[in-house]
Amino acid sequence: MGLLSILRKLKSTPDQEVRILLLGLDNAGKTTLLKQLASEDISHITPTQGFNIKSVQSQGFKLNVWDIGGQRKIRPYWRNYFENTDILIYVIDSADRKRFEETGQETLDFLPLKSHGHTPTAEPLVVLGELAELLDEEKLSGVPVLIFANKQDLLTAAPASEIAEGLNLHTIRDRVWQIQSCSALSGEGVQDGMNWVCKNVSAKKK
Ligand SMILES: Nc1nc2c(ncn2[C@@H]2O[C@H](COP(=O)(O)OP(=O)(O)OP(=O)(O)O)[C@@H](O)[C@H]2O)c(=O)[nH]1
Ligand SMILES: [Mg+2]
Repeated sequence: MGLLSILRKLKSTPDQEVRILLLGLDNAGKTTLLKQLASEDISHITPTQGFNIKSVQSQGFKLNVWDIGGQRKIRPYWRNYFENTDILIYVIDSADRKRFEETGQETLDFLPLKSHGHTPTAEPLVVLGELAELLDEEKLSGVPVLIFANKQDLLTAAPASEIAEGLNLHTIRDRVWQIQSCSALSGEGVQDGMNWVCKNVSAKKK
């Protein structure tokens, strides 16, 4: 093949672009996951104040991954990134049980603090609430969702099955979904999750 025909061939089969939105609470491990995907150094990551975007080539796709800061004061801006999302990835710190487990009556004591703009140390079921709101968003309707049960390298991490039950994932019927255990730190499970992403992009876009 001559150079020109090679160039033409390359040009005729560009990677299909996929817009992936990476959401989850502060400290969940989104940026660590993003850098792990891009094979970058993960040893000096600070909380994200705005957003990061990286493009990763995978299985004939150009995955444009948007990582948005998850701090409480930044969450209202998530909505600005919903448009044209192909896949939603929601990252959970599986060891941060106080944010997704029902711990009983005493957690109600923390609720009044919220109205004073104070960050309570416990946010009972905040993950459940945030995820439910996301799945209700019109701009994200039908968008496949992958939940990463991250930080599985920690001994205190809840297993994915427990998280799935706590979040009532089995009640999701309006889209395909998957929960995947992983450690963004070691990389374990990350590729399995991305394989699911590529499989479900093809189902939707091709
Ligand atoms: N043990 C362990 N720690 C992790 C893992 N993933 C991330 N971390 C740590 O968790 C902390 C928060 O990680 P980030 O990637 O900054 O979390 P984030 O979700 O981007 O946080 P925001 O930018 O504030 O929304 C860092 O100290 C990471 O090293 C993991 O799989 N295992
Ligand atoms: Mg971050």
